[in-house]
Amino acid sequence: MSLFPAFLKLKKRRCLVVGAGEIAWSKITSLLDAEAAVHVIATEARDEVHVLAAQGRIHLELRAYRPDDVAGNFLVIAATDEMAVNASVYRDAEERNILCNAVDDPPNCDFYFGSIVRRGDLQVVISTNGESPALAQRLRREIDALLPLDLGPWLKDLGQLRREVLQLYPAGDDRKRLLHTLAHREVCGSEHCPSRKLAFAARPAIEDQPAALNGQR
Ligand SMILES: C[C@@]1(CC(=O)O)C2=NC(=C\c3[nH]c(c(CCC(=O)O)c3CC(=O)O)Cc3[nH]c(c(CC(=O)O)c3CCC(=O)O)/C=C3\N/C(=C\2)[C@@H](CCC(=O)O)[C@]3(C)CC(=O)O)/[C@H]1CCC(=O)O
Ligand SMILES: NC(=O)c1ccc[n+]([C@@H]2O[C@H](COP(=O)([O-])OP(=O)(O)OC[C@H]3O[C@@H](n4cnc5c(N)ncnc54)[C@H](O)[C@@H]3O)[C@@H](O)[C@H]2O)c1
Repeated sequence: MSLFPAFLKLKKRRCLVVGAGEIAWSKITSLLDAEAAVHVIATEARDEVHVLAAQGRIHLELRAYRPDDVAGNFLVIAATDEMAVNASVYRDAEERNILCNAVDDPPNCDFYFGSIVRRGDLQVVISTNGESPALAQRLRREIDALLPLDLGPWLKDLGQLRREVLQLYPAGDDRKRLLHTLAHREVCGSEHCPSRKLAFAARPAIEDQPAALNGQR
């Protein structure tokens, strides 16, 4: 069975993490990166988790997990050090059709975490479908060493330039070719950026411009 690859928008979605130790911490921070509304339930929490709670960035309840805790969540992560607790979190979520990952426990996962190389909005995520997390980690290191460190800011500028091109040029092969050309070039935010000049050199006449907004590829 192959896994369905997708990137979730979790902004403001209520997500529950059960457990507040080392593994839970890494899940909590990646949920916060996605601007999820993070709720944490754990009998004890490491200091960093207390700090996030004191800053109002997460909602923390220091107590043992109860079956009803999963209700109302979009996503649940079971990251306690008790396999049996993680498994019951999964069962409770499954009953309510809520997606759940019980860490390191494939039968009790609706989705797996990947190994991630990140540069701003660019994420290269590696999954081996659970066959070898060690291989996923090795490939992460190798890809990380290959990708320039400034890809994040470059991608921001490229994205801005692309939006401008989409507004100005009608959909079609010429626009597509231009966007592929730009993806190979240095791009910066400056109005004097050579790529920006290249992009606007062939700007269509004003009367052609409404066609640019017709949404075709
Ligand atoms: C990618 C990463 C993301 C993350 O965890 O956030 C991740 N595991 C990572 C590391 C890692 N995990 C393990 C080792 C020891 C070496 C080894 O066992 O190979 C190492 C490497 C190390 O730590 O050295 C042990 C392990 N992992 C799982 C089992 C259970 C089993 O296989 O049955 C066991 C045995 C436990 C035991 O010993 O009993 C299961 C899962 N681990 C997954 C994800 C999912 C599938 C990912 C995939 O598609 O490959 C899946 C299925 C479920 C899930 O948890 O989502 C993260 C990379 C972080 C990074 O990039 O550095
Ligand atoms: N730490 C690692 O490097 C590592 C690596 C791979 C796998 N794991 C696995 O991941 C799991 C979590 O590891 P960890 O290091 O984060 O553990 P941890 O001991 O640091 O944290 C466990 C957390 O679970 C909470 N907890 C336990 N029972 C609970 C309950 N009934 N209700 C609510 N909260 C409860 C504890 O209060 C604590 O916050 C373990 O199964 C571990 O084997 C850990």
